[in-house]
Amino acid sequence: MVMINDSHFPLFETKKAKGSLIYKLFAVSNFVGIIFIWVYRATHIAGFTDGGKLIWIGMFGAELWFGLYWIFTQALRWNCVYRQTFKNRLAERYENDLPDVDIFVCTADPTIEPPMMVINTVLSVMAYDYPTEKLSVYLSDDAGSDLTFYALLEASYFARHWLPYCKKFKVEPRSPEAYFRSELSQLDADQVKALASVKRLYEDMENKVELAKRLERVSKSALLEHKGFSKWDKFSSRGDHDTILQVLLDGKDAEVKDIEGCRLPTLVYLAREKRPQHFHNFKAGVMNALIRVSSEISNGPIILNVDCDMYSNNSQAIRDVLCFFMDEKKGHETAFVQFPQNFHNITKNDLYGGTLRMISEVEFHGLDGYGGPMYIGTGCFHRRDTLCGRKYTKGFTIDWNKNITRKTGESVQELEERIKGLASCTFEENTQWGNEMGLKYGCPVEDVITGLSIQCRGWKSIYFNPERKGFLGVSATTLDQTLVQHKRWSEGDLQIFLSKYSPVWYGLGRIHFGLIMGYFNYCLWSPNCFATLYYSIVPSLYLLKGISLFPQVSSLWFLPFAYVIAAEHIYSIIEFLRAGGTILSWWNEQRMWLYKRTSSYLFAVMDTIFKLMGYSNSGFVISTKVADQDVTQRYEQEKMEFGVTSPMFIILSSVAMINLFCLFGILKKMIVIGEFKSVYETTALQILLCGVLVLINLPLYNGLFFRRDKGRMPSSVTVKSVVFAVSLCTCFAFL
Ligand SMILES: O=c1ccn([C@@H]2O[C@H](COP(=O)(O)OP(=O)(O)O[C@H]3O[C@H](CO)[C@@H](O)[C@H](O)[C@H]3O)[C@@H](O)[C@H]2O)c(=O)[nH]1
Ligand SMILES: [Mn+2]
Repeated sequence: MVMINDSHFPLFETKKAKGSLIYKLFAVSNFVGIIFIWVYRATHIAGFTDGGKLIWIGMFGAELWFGLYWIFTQALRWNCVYRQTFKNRLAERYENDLPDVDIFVCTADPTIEPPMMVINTVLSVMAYDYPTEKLSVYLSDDAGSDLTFYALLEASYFARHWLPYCKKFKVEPRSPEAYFRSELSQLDADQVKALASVKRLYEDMENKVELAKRLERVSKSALLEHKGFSKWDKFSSRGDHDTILQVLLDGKDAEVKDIEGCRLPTLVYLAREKRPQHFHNFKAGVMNALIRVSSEISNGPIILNVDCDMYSNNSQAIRDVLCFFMDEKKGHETAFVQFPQNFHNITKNDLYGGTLRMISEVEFHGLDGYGGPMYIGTGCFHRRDTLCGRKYTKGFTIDWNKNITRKTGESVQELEERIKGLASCTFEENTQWGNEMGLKYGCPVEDVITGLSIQCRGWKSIYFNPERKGFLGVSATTLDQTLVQHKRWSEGDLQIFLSKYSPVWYGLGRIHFGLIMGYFNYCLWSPNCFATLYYSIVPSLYLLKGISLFPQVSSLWFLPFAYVIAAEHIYSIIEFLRAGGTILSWWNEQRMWLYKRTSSYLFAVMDTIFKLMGYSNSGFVISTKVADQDVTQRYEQEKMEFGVTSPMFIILSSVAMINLFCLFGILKKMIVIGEFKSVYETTALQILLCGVLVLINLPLYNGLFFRRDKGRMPSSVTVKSVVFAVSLCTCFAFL
């Protein structure tokens, strides 16, 4: 008899994108076009007055930047790869030797991150299809809120019913709220009954938590029932309190069981110590405290981190990820597996481009082809030892089952007391934490800089984007929130570019050159503001003066401009539609492209400069995950939400108004004065640019002048931007 040994079959497979030759031909043709544009600018500078020369050089500078940036974007498209896993092989070979997995959920503010949302995320990750005694879930609460603790306590009771329900009926998704919201059809009688009962328990829990939230305190009976609340006795404020560490469920205890008698995962609540005189380093500080505390409780060799709004949407995700880590041939190279950030509250035409569609569906696959995606925080599985600073060494194999052994005879309370110092403010003094160990401090995107340094230590990462999304979170529902979030991201990425860990000097020679170029795309997001602002203001203003900044329609030099503009836009639409978007959402995405570049990025650059000069410290503005009812309603109707007086809006409105005036000016000239033909002949491209800018800003004009609801543009912004635009245009037309 022949024994079939299939252990040489890999646990995962990597495929290259199809049609890459066609793409490369297209890219080359586009590049030729770009070169012609550069040549045109370089050779046509003469014939202007001195002021005119400067404007011309500005155009050249902008086009040089756009062209170079376009080259960087090629790194994200040249070599896309797609991953597939074989979970059945994993089960055949390793079902009894699966490693422990520690899951970190972070929350920081019970008002903008409601406790019900947080515990839904917690429950969804507790319910992974994975041996429960090998799972540990840690909730870090940076607000140290007893309300969040109360909700988690209630969740620990509800889990006893929820986990068996999920497993028995194999349901998806396993966040109760999302599951109840989904369409549930074709259930058999058995399940209908079970569903009704589990739903009733959920609602009981929800009522209790909501009541406590309304009353702003936990009920007396609950306080008495659980000794854990006594840890709040000495609590003075969110920024000044002792470590609160509570093991709510101890998975190592065989007595901790669900209603069917099966073991439960470990569940831990942690509020790290906070003191006014100690800086807490935001989420990076949280993660490092969690790494240390968990190392004494469960010490799982695999760590998953999710933000509190990102529930697990795919109960198989851990098994998928283990296919990458445990693959006999390649597994030892992989430091982390990043899932895309997907969202459950995106409307049909994605007004704010919150899907991040091109990033998730194209660009990260491109990075993956050159050594792996960036680490972007939530939805990422890490090897614990790598995250703690271990270098990559060829041939090193890890013992996945080296479990932690608890001190014999130590009770859970004794354990809590013994290790709570690991989350104290002073623990990291004179250590490498935040530097060579754990997540790096000092950057608003702690994740990206940490991931880069891991890759520079020789590790690979993997981008996994399965059909059924791994995680779903809450995307920003207002324009202001979107712009603020992008400001933080682009600012952080720029700071990395300028830091010691810059992909340029730190990455060179350590990671693939394609990956360095890939990083450029994100690190250089914010400097895009200059070229974009220039391009969206100056050519329009020169229309008013009747001065042409582009080649005439009849000139041969017109061709490269026409080709690059047409080719890039057609390509971008096709790429977008293929990634599952709609035409209208593409159009909305173009608008957000403009808005981010002219506002978020500008402020990011300015703040970075201030920071370099030592004037300011970049913070971390936590994204709101809830909205008022009327805001939500407008979001669902895809009406752009302004509402607040943000300085970013003044810029957006001013640019929009300038273009509107310029377009009026030129139309008047063409129609009233009748210079149609000559104006068209000399300034067709400028009119096109100005016209498109007006067209894309239609929702903004609506918000400035016509809307009456609360989401309209505040009148102070309207006044300021109109005054500014009028004065600029008058100066320009008459001086
Ligand atoms: O002092 C803090 C600040 C934030 N958080 C938590 O960090 C997470 C991310 O914050 P959020 O405001 O939602 O930021 P996003 O911009 O949505 O997050 C993305 O970008 C961040 C880097 O800017 C990463 O840390 C995140 O993982 C990634 O999802 C949330 O769970 C917060 O509760 C803390 O625990 N402590
Ligand atoms: Mn978030």
